[in-house]
Amino acid sequence: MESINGDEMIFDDGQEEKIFVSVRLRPMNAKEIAKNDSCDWECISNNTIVCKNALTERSMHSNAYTFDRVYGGEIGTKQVYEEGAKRVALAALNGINSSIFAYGQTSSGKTYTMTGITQYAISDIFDHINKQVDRDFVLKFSAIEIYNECVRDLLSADGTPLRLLDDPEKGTIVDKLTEIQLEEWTHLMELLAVCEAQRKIGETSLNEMSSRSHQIIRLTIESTANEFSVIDSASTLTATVNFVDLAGSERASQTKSAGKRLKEGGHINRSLLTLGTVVRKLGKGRNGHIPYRDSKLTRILQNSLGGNARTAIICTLSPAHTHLEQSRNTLLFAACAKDVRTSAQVNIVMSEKALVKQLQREMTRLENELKNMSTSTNDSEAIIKEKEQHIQKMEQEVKDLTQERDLARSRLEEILRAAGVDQNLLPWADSGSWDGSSAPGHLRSGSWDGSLASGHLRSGSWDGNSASGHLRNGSWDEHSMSDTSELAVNTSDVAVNPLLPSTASVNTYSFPKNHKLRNPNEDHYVFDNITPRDFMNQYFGPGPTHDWEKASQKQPRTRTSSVDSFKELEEVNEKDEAEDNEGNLGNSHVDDQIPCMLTEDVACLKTQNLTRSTSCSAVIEGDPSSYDDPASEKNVVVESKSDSDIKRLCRQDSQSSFKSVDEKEMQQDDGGIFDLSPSSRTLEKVMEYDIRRGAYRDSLVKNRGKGIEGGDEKEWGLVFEEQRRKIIQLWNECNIPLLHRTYFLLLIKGDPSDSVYIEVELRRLSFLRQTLDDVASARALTLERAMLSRKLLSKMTSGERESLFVKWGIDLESRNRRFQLAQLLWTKTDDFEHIKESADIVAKLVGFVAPNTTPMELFALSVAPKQEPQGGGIFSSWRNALSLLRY
Ligand SMILES: Nc1ncnc2c1ncn2[C@@H]1O[C@H](COP(=O)(O)OP(=O)(O)OP(=O)(O)O)[C@@H](O)[C@H]1O
Repeated sequence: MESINGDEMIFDDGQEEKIFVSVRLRPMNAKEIAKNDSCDWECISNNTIVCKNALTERSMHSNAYTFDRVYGGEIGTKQVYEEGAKRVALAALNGINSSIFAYGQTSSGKTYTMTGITQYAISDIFDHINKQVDRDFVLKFSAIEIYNECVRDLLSADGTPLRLLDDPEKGTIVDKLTEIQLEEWTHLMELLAVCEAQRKIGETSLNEMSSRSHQIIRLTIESTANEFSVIDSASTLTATVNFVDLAGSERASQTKSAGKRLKEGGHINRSLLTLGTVVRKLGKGRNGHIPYRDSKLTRILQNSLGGNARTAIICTLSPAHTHLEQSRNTLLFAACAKDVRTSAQVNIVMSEKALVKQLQREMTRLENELKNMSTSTNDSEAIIKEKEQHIQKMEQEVKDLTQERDLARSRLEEILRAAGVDQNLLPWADSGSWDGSSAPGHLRSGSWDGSLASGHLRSGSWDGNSASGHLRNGSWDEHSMSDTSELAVNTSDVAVNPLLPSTASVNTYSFPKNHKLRNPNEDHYVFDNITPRDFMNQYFGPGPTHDWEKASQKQPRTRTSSVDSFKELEEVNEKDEAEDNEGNLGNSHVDDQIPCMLTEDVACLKTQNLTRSTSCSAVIEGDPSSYDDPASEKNVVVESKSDSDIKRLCRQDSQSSFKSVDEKEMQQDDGGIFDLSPSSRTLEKVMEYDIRRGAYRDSLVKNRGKGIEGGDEKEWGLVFEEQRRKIIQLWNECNIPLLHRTYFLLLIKGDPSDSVYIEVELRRLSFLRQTLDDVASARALTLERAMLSRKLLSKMTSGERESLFVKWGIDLESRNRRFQLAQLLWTKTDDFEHIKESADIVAKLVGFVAPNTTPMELFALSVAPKQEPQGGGIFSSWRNALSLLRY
């Protein structure tokens, strides 16, 4: 048989997911809009949906869920079909049974979705059949409805419940079910109309709503190779594809009611829970017992669920706040279907526990009622009879509830077992009873404990106050990423056991590339009086002066000619990067120690055809004869050292622990005047000493008449003094490494011919200072915005956001409206007040993305690029940070 190929390749590689889970959010309906209901959900990517209103209950619930696909209200059924169901539906053409389910609460759009999906799928099947020349096809159509565990034929006017029979070959079959051979498209439409009408009649006759029944439309595809086939002409393939519109899931948890409603709720519960269990077990590829027989729905679908069958589950959601709880339950079902072992799974446990608790409460209530209903001798016979009947009914209900509770327990046990939890420690394991007093609890040392939804894994147990854990420094840290449940839970990526310390955090957050894991206590940085510069260094590595320090680790080398030095300088500047990359700390010229040399500075130096003072080269060459002062040899300690000493010195310098032998020598030499610690005072002392010892004066004398601008010694002396002070100040402000300062001081003695070096140093330092200021203030500002954002995030209503969309003219159809809005907010504001204002809004957007963002994440969201203090840069960085968070 010709396989469907290309885009339509279906499940023949064995690698395909057997269960595809997607979520479809419908738009707000007129009723919800009229009631001014808020829109709680939004699809923030093609596979993640977030609850925007999770603040109040954040410790109990995740607010971001990731599935195979999610679809916002603006996405049409065609796309839902193409991406979320087509492959599954068309698998039947290749002889693979398949089922497509719509799951969700009433009015969430199950029927709307399944009607479209059924038609698109059958249309594609027709198309495919028409193209196939080497096979003959027969399509058979049937439709049933399951209400209160009774099966009804939707193609028959007879409403008698149908029996299920076990056929040794075919498995479970529905006895006497009408099966009609499908001829063509209009025939299909007629049959679908009949089903719809029958379901409506059903509604009236049963006085029930369609949402309380399951509908299965089944298409059986039989194909046989014909005379044109090149392969075995006798081969026949038979497969079914089921389009299942499930009962409204809201019934699954509404078991508080009594009587008929309770029974109905019980049936829906059982069938949906069983379906969930079956799908989950199948998804895990379990070989053990799969409880198909626990409900008629799974029994009928058994052949289309197990084995090699394909399943697509489309969970439909109403975005309205009124339905928040139901929507969460729907998503938990979806997560359960994908066997998510993350915070969402913890929520499933919570949900199961809550259900067990609820059922138990209901049972207790009924039992108490039963006790009170005991007949008394004063009762008349009629009353006694009535009471007995009532008691009998209630006993049955208790029985049903017990069954329900046990089912929920077994599901819960199974989840916990899968997570490796000791079953004996479960509350009901030893006592046989369940008081439910700590339903939403923590698993600590293998038992449930505490009062919150879920916790952190610490030493193999759940602990802490948050929804999911974060691996930090190899251990799980309580409090640190306390709200990581707010981050997306990726059902496909994070299929790990949360109870085992994994090698990676279960959340999808990642730090910037150069970020190093730090002591957890450092997380409180935002509250410390930390300077922007410390902050930058701590979180984003060294600033622009970094290269200076790096260069300081290079070994200085003796220069031979001043002119050569500038040639070398250019060459080395070019080579620098390559050398750095290779970690090459080999010899380089002393001037190489000055990184960040501006091109214009170099050009300036070149054009002036400069020569350096002899004192400079003398010092570098360590020529003691260039000093009148006999102490000079000792004073100029750096050049008097061997290469290895200098290297060591440099390293010590770069580590800011400059306590070398030189220090001792200098201290001894000059009564403690010299202190080569990297403090500015020390350097000033060095400089003062330099001047004091006469180098400056000598050079003035030596260069008498050759000073700058006509050789005015006095003027040059003042200028030099002023520039020297300025340079020292800038060194301090820019944190220039000590080694550079030392070399500079050793080289520049105040000779008027040094003026150009001083000039260059000043210009470079001023530029550096300016850059640092810009970057620091941009970051500080961004941080401030982010902090503002955090404070204000909860205040923005969806209405406010909507009005902004309108105000900024953001395309109503766009799926990235939030990003567009954020971009406009960041880029359109150019003064601080405006930025502050917009920060309020951006805050809400940030919060909207991840309401419980931790300070670290928040900073990641607001991080400014190192070289782009402009708004656009900040925004792009913000967006990058978002993408780091996978939003
Ligand atoms: N994605 C959508 N886009 C536009 N309208 C939708 C969408 N989904 C549902 N609707 C509308 O919402 C209403 C309820 O949808 P539907 O009947 O499919 O819900 P349901 O989940 O099947 O409800 P029930 O369980 O009660 O049968 C319908 O009027 C339908 O047209």
